Amino acid sequence: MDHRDEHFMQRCFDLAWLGAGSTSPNPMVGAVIVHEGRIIGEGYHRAYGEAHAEVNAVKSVAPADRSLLRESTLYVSLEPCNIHRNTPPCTLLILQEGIPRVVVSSVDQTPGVNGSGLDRLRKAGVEVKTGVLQEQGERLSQARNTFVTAHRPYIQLKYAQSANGIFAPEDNQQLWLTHPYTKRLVHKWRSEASAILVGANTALADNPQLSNRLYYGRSPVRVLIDRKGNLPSNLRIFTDGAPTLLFRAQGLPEIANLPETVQCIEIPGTAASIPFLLRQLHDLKLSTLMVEGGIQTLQAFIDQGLWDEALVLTAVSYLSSGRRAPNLPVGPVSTYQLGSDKVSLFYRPPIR
Ligand SMILES: NC(=O)C1=CN([C@@H]2O[C@H](COP(=O)(O)OP(=O)(O)OC[C@H]3O[C@@H](n4cnc5c(N)ncnc54)[C@H](OP(=O)(O)O)[C@@H]3O)[C@@H](O)[C@H]2O)C=CC1
Ligand SMILES: Nc1c(N[C@@H]2O[C@H](COP(=O)(O)O)[C@@H](O)[C@H]2O)[nH]c(=O)[nH]c1=O
Ligand SMILES: [Zn+2]
Repeated sequence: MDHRDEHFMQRCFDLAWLGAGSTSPNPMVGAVIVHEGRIIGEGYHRAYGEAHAEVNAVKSVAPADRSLLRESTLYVSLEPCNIHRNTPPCTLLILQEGIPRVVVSSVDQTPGVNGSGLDRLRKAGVEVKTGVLQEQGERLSQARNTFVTAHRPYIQLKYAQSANGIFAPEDNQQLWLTHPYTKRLVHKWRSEASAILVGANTALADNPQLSNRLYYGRSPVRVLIDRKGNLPSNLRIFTDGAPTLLFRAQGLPEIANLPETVQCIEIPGTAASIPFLLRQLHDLKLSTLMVEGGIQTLQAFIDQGLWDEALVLTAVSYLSSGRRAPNLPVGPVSTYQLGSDKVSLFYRPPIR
């Protein structure tokens, strides 16, 4: 094991995460260029449609170091692209610059790339090493890979519970359980999601905004399921001027004076609402979806195996009664303390 490769790959990951919230539906990617143990260039994919990490890394090399590119190693968290979309292929740049060695963490599952970028480099005589810190590298492109292979957004379930697993009071009122620090963290997560969904009862009980107002960056597009069309039109989600997608059953009466920011989408009579909704979000290029509740909605995603990770906030308080949190079929992969809350991460077990 060459620990230097791991060391520089870790730097690629750190750079890649700086693009969180602005690259989707592209993956987050970081790159560094190393000459005899010294970093001479580094870059990351900053935003969808803009230059790729490799291009920014090459651009950052000082004029005095440019001649060293022909003796350097390019580390990149994702296989270099080999197709011309918003930008020219990075494989071409690597060959033009004469970079002799490329070290990659994980393969880009995008149709048309999927190993062909590595093949092209190898065929041209570049020394290619892949699979360095692969599991960590795949986390950076998991949303992208889900989007291009399963044709649906990457789904994050997010919810709060009391220390003894209570999710909401019996009477379906809003109950705030978590610490203000975690509220800010949730708003950061929201800034990284393309869309955010709640069920009809939550929209009514909480009248939420579902924005990232305590953080910076984009707020996600709100998504609401109201099959029966019962929700009042004065909810914030309809009136506050930010975009909302409203999924309703076919044939309901039109909602009077609905603002232009609310787009109604009819669920065809025979369609299962969640798969239909996910397909629509995919077609709108919304590549990550945060599902914030309530219980029925979260449990429906879990029961249908339509989730990828769950972010669960456990508060310090015990509640003597109330509705229990949804059942996840696995234990957490990690838990840490934030303020008085515990923040746990779960991954869906692989489907056999
Ligand atoms: N602790 C936490 O983190 C959170 C707590 N809450 C709390 O949860 C409570 C609300 O939860 P809950 O009553 O379970 O309601 P939900 O918010 O989950 O809404 C349920 C409704 O969603 C609609 N729906 C649409 N598609 C589906 C589907 N495939 N499966 C299930 N429902 C679907 C149904 O309405 P229809 O048939 O009309 O379409 C259903 O009645 C509130 O008290 C709220 O404050 C909410 C969010 C987070
Ligand atoms: N009760 C509860 C949460 N509830 C979630 O937050 C939403 C309110 O969003 P907003 O209006 O943007 O502040 C609400 O509809 C529900 O999805 N979240 C938490 O982090 N902790 C909590 O204890
Ligand atoms: Zn590229």
